[in-house]
Amino acid sequence: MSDDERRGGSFYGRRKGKALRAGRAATVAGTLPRLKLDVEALPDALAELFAIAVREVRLEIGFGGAEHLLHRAQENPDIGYIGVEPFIDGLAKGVAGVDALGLRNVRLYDDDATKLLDRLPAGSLASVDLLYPDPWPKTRHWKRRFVSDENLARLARVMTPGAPFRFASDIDTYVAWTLERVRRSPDFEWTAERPGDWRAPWAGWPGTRYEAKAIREGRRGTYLTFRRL
Ligand SMILES: C[S@@+](CC[C@H](N)C(=O)[O-])C[C@H]1O[C@@H](n2cnc3c(N)ncnc32)[C@H](O)[C@@H]1O
Repeated sequence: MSDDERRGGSFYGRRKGKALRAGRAATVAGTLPRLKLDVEALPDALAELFAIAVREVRLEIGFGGAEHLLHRAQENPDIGYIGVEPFIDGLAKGVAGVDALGLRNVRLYDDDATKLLDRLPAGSLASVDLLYPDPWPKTRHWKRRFVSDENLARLARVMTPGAPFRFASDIDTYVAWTLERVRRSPDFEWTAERPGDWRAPWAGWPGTRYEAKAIREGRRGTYLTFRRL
């Protein structure tokens, strides 16, 4: 059993892949300290995390190659985005993207999202995106999935009433797993009214690297939008 499993964390993947190339490593070393969140010193008003005025703060958990995070941050310069990614190669892409695009409305966290969720002020997030979380398709690994009763309760605590929680997956058993847990949660409801609501991605959807791979391999995404009650 890993340390994280013992601590009840939700990160079971790799932290490190191949060594970053020199230029990327230098960008990370130069820019990450300015972007990285210190969970021990979070302000009560999360907007204060950003050097510019933001009207609300959104969270993306496990941003991978940061395609979606960077796209949304560019699209909405007056909204603050917190992106979480413990895998250093993904984190480096996020840092490099923020640097190259000159974004001032993004902050990053490089560890298990549950550690951040437990430190965020109650009711501080206007939305949470969990896009293609690690699927853990083998039955014996299902308990590692990010969506759990405990993590739904963690999300509920930090979201404002009415805030959307968006979830995408290409794995049918994970979609069913998530719907089952949301159905028994007192804090969320599924907003779908017609099949198009879960078959089509959200407006302005840029796609993600993981999704593109899933589509190449013949799978399709399911897009679930839940509302914090
Ligand atoms: C399958 S990838 C998808 C990445 C990206 N969202 C996409 O669609 O391309 C899942 C990502 O979640 C990250 N992850 C896994 N457990 C996590 C946790 N507990 N907290 C934050 N991120 C996590 C992994 O490092 C990985 O990059």
